[in-house]
Amino acid sequence: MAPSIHPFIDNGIARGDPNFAGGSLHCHCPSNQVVVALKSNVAHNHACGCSKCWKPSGALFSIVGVIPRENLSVQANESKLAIVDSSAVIQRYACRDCGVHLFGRIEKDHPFRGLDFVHAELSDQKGWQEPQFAGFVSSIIEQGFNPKGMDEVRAKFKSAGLESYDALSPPLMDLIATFTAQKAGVKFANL
Ligand SMILES: N[C@@H](CCC(=O)N[C@@H](CS)C(=O)NCC(=O)O)C(=O)O
Ligand SMILES: [Zn+2]
Ligand SMILES: [Zn+2]
Repeated sequence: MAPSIHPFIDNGIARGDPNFAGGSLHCHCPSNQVVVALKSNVAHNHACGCSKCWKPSGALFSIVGVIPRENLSVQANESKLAIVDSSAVIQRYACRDCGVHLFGRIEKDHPFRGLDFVHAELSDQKGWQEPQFAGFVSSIIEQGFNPKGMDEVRAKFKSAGLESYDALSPPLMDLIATFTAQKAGVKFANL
């Protein structure tokens, strides 16, 4: 049987609504759920194969997007949240009881500081931006995926209309490199 990339990609990608204004996310606890309100849609939504991003059970990839941190607020059961790995760049806040990651936040100086990382699938609403690309694809091997199956994984993304990258998409990698260059005082050559 073909591996499950993620239920939102395996069964065909549902387009988001460009006018969607946000909604709420909740964890998987049967009661006393952690609830997070998002005041806008997500951007740069993508499949991530890294070992750190939360994935639903049985899925090889996470689907994660970003939202300005001022558009995110915890509405209920905040006391159940704990940082998964405080040494990581992205501080991922997970529910202690069910393990779901409600949001990830960058506090250190970083090109993505000010953006929170969220999983729109934790919402019951429809209209969230659909995944735009697949990142950190080769990272699934580090979690035990057989390297021989990688062609099939990349072919699945292709047939869903998504490009596969082994880091982030070129525009996001350019943004990171621009930030790094500017911090180092690099002067860009004229074209
Ligand atoms: N190969 C590594 C890649 C981890 C990684 O660099 N993840 C990316 C995409 S989420 C990142 O930006 N991580 C920053 C962080 O986790 O703090 C893994 O799978 O653990
Ligand atoms: Zn929970
Ligand atoms: Zn990731």
